[in-house]
Amino acid sequence: MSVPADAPILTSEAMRAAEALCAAGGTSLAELMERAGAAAADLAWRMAAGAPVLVLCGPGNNGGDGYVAARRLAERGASVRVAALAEPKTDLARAARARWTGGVEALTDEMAPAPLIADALFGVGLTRPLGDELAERLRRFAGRRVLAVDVPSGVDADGGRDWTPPLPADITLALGALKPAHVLLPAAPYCGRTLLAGIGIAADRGMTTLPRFVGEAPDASTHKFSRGMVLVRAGPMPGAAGLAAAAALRAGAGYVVLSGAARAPFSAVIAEDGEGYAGRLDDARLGAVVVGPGYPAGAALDRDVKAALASGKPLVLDAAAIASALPKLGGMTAILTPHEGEFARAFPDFGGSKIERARAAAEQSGAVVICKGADTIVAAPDGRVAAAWPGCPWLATAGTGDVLAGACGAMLAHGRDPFDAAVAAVGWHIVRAQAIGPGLVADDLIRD
Ligand SMILES: NC(=O)C1=CN([C@@H]2O[C@H](COP(=O)(O)OP(=O)(O)OC[C@H]3O[C@@H](n4cnc5c(N)ncnc54)[C@H](O)[C@@H]3O)[C@@H](O)[C@H]2O)[C@@H](O)CC1
Ligand SMILES: Nc1ncnc2c1ncn2[C@@H]1O[C@H](COP(=O)(O)OP(=O)(O)O)[C@@H](O)[C@H]1O
Ligand SMILES: [K+]
Repeated sequence: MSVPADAPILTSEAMRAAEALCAAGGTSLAELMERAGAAAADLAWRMAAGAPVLVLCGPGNNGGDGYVAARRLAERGASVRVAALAEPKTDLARAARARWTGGVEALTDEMAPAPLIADALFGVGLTRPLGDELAERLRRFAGRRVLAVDVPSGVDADGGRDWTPPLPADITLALGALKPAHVLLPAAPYCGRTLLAGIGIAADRGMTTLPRFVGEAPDASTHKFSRGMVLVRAGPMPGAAGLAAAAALRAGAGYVVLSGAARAPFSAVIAEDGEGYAGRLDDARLGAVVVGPGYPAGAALDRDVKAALASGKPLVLDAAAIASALPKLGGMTAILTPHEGEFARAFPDFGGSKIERARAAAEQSGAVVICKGADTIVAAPDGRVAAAWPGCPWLATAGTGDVLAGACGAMLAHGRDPFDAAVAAVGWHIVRAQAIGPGLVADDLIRD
């Protein structure tokens, strides 16, 4: 499973707007469909490697793409059949159907499959889940190679509803831009490997997949404090704060203090008792404060969070520190790192897709929010979004969130814009996890 790095993501509404802009700029919708179908044909040609292809066409423009793809494949000499669910219902799809000169079979239980199935039944226009009968019919194709045109038919392209498609794709060819479904659970795993066909649409880049992580190397002008100083406040479980502190160093901070812990995982982390916390917060060189790892809700946490807020320093708030700080966050530079449970506690009122919920939380809190999980979303108060699917599933183990919080501290202390800092931290976390792979434990992420 994969998606292209730093690729645009558009909702179906934004997609239609981009399409309309294209049309206003002189590129007709028919031309866009021709490009989409040609891109699908090209990919199907390579996937089929000479074997027969069966194109399944729906009634809308997704089906239109399918008819174009079938024509293009036939022109290249491929063995291609078309099966339709219904007659085309849009002018564009009707025109594409008219130019397909081969036969059109009915999509029935009896029809013969082919080694490659091109699924052009439904795209971003699906308004309700597929019926049971059609779903059952499509399940019969499981085990064949499947190319999904735009999205696997049956998903909610905007990712707000948890419909799962009956026919998982090996490769999904996203048209114009990725859609939320390509990067959100439960649909994303059904897309297989997602590729992007640009088709000439000028997609807004406010929402993208995660860019490739590139670390910044220090140079001759660098010194430890210019790389960023991070203060991690430990609570009753100092091991978690220790992971965060060590991760801050590994992610590039030049100087890391672990306040309130007797021991640190590295000698290079300055571990000290909690008494000096207020003084450390006053240090003009301090670039970021991390509070939350290993620190359950309660009066002590509230007191430490309050002091961190009063310092005016950029903050990374994890776990129970998120809900503790939320009412007083206004105007602060902060990154919040909730997993699903913490998110639901801190922001109980938001609905919609994970992207919509993350955006709403960022807007309401004024902070950058990293909604963790396999489909991690980073959202900024100004609406920017980065989607980290598929991340690295080996991260599903205790303590890795503490490491992420520390990495956020390092990126923030470096003076980056908090959204860019959060995106860099998520990228760093995934790259390190991928380098370790099977058997990963959180401690491995901070070791050499
Ligand atoms: N947006 C763009 O820039 C482009 C879009 N194109 C294609 O157009 C697609 C969107 O086309 P449409 O908006 O026509 O929508 P779709 O082709 O995705 O499907 C809409 C059709 O399905 C019917 N329908 C919806 N839910 C149904 C259900 N559960 N069971 C049975 N029928 C159902 C609707 O009544 C309608 O006829 C994209 O996914 C893409 O494949 C391409 O042609 C090229 C450019
Ligand atoms: N299945 C998964 N695939 C990819 N990443 C995952 C998966 N499950 C969890 N993660 C990542 O692992 C980390 C876990 O964080 P968290 O739940 O806070 O753990 P902890 O509190 O034990 O440190 C997060 O960065 C999350 O995005
Ligand atoms: K489709």
